[in-house]
Amino acid sequence: MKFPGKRKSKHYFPVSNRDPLLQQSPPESEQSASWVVGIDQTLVDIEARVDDDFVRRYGLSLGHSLVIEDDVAEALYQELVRENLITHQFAGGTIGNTMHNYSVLADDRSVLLGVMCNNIEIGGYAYRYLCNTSSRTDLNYLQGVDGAIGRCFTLINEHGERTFAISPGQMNQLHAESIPESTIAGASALVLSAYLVRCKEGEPMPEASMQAIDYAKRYDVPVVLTMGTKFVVADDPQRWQTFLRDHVSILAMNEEEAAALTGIEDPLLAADRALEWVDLVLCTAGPQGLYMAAYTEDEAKRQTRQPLLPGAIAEFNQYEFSRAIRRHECQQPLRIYSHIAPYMGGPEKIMNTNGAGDGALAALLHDITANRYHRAKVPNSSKHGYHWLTYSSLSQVCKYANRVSYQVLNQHSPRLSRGLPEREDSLEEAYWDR
Ligand SMILES: Nc1ncnc2c1ncn2[C@@H]1O[C@H](COP(=O)(O)OP(=O)(O)OP(=O)(O)O)[C@@H](O)[C@H]1O
Ligand SMILES: O=c1[nH]cnc2c1ncn2[C@@H]1O[C@H](CO)[C@@H](O)[C@H]1O
Repeated sequence: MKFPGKRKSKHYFPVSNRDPLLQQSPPESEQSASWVVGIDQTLVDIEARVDDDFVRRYGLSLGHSLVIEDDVAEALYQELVRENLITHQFAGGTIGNTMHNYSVLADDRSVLLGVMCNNIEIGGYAYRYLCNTSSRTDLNYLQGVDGAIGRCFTLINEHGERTFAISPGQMNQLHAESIPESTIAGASALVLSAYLVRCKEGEPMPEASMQAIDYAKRYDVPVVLTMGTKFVVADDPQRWQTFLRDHVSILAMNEEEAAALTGIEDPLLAADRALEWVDLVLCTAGPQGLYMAAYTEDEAKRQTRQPLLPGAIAEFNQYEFSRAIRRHECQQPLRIYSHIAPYMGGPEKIMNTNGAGDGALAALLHDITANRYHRAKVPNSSKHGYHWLTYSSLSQVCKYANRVSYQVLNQHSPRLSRGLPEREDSLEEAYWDR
């Protein structure tokens, strides 16, 4: 486990330190002590540069993800090939990206559940998917299917905005029997997306996801849900609110999804509303940066040393230096909030906004898993006086998430090609001055 940012703080324990006291902890075993599990619809992203007219002609919706029928997919694909518009082909899928990015950041194990072709052809989509996934992502639990994985046509316009057209193949054929109970039981988090319910009648993916949620609840593993697209939410916001209240601990969304879910345009107020259902909210807001909202233990709250921010909730970041805790672990729950503007004001030129939100979630998962790792290694540390959810304060997690989003905006693929530079590992204040 690589920690999320080197800390000057006394609590960080350097892995290479030769201090004899620290040597008492047993050596790292091959098998990781902490990991995250995610379920995804296995998809390869086929990226092409198109104009907005192309998007309209195929009945798609700018900036969103829609499922298309096979004949439409074929016509669309043929036009892309004929006009020579395809620029890149990557492994994709919102949770696949998040697991990969987590593994790259933490240099540690994530487990991906989903389907994979039984017969893999060199150079084919399935082959590309496997080649473009981190070797730290455990693919041993994928379920074989006879047929193709899904294709996600990722259509980028001149402003770098992306629209998805999904040709599903066999991506929704994951069965409940393929969900490994013990892998979920030992995980730091189970990560799902709202896309998983977007299936045809009778497809097993929703049932497989519910099976995973049941296991997670049985072992008190936090369930993380990323919203994916506002259309899935807008179909039935009431149903999603109930789903969140009944099953989800951590919610990740962007401001459009937040508005569809809560009916509230202001991302801070929408995140605050969502705290009625979940323990922690990450709400990205494109060029506005991102917000987080969570609970802390009132007795252990910490005042920020940064300027108090105006907003729909006055001075909302007052306790952003506090760590997050799940509501049911609190004696006296207190709501805390934080916001951060885009790192360095955003890249000079955005290559592609695809996956910036997935990147932010991977950073949050890294912080949560590092906390669990630290608790397992140093259970009597003063850092674990309470049963915290995050290793870092809400403020620090915001910075880290934002930094990772920046990295994704700066490259083509939604999957990080490498971890953050070592020199930048410190997320101390000075680092944030341009
Ligand atoms: N135009 C921009 N300028 C500066 N930063 C940006 C811009 N767009 C996104 N970001 C950064 O990326 C983060 C995530 O962006 P965004 O809200 O677009 O995610 P998203 O819509 O969930 O993305 P995806 O669904 O593709 O993963 C933001 O919090 C911000 O830090
Ligand atoms: O329906 C879907 N299911 C799963 N993943 C999807 C779907 N639509 C788009 N993406 C994925 O979202 C990533 C960026 O956040 C893209 O890599 C794309 O593959």
